[in-house]
Amino acid sequence: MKGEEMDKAVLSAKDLTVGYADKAGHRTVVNKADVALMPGELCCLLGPNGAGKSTLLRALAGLRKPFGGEVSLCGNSLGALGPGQKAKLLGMVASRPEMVADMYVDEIVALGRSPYTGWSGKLGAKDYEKVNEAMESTKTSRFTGRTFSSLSDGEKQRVLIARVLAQDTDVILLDEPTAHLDLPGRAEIMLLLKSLAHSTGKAVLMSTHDPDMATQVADRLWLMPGDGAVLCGTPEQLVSGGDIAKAFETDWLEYDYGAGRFRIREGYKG
Ligand SMILES: Nc1ncnc2c1ncn2[C@@H]1O[C@H](COP(=O)(O)OP(=O)(O)OP(=O)(O)O)[C@@H](O)[C@H]1O
Repeated sequence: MKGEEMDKAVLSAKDLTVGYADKAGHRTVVNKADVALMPGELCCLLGPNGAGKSTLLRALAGLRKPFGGEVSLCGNSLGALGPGQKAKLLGMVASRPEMVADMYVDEIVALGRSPYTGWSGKLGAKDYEKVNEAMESTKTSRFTGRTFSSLSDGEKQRVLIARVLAQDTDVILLDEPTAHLDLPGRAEIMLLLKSLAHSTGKAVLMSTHDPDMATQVADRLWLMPGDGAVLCGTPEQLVSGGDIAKAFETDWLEYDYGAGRFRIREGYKG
């Protein structure tokens, strides 16, 4: 990515190296990655199991200290921002949300305002406005008065997206928001995120295990093939360059360039 494009990025990393050091040794999962997330785009983070998607998202959110490199958030070095400042710039929807099962939907969305409400947690007029806006745009107002645990998986994802929208940050990261959803549900959530990114100018980065859907819906892709690299480009670039195929093809699965999706290899018997 060129320097001027990097300047426009709301979230970027240079030479980012992230991994784990424990009793099993020192393992690098993300190796010297250069990435940039632009305002108003939906970017999908793809890669096989264990490639390092969650690790990268956590490092970009400041939840995992990198071995090396720099993360920049809205022009600030991520490490220099306090938790309160960071929470006004970046919101994250984790893959396993903390226990909110017994809370009411509107209470959960209101939690998104906590960076602004101080210790009392009391919402002011502007907070109510943001909560209402977030619930309108995610079509979750109809769940007011229902508990989180009473919702379907797709409805739960909408509520978590509403909460992060209420947080009103320039950058939104989501770790597998379409896990557990059926095909129409996956498409619905991804199209919702794309339309929110386009209409609000927020930058949205989500990880997914669905390359077929990601190549159709995302504005840009970050692909982790599993060797520590992060390849960035438009879906067209990463498909036509063969990177998507290489990352996911197996003895039994191949990329069908005509259909633009993966399929079982002809004649594969197992
Ligand atoms: N807390 C941890 N301590 C040690 N190693 C970890 C930890 N979390 C993840 N790893 C390892 O880091 C590598 C990348 O894991 P990560 O969860 O980031 O991959 P992923 O692409 O999100 O995987 P998946 O698609 O299966 O969710 C894996 O080899 C995993 O075993």
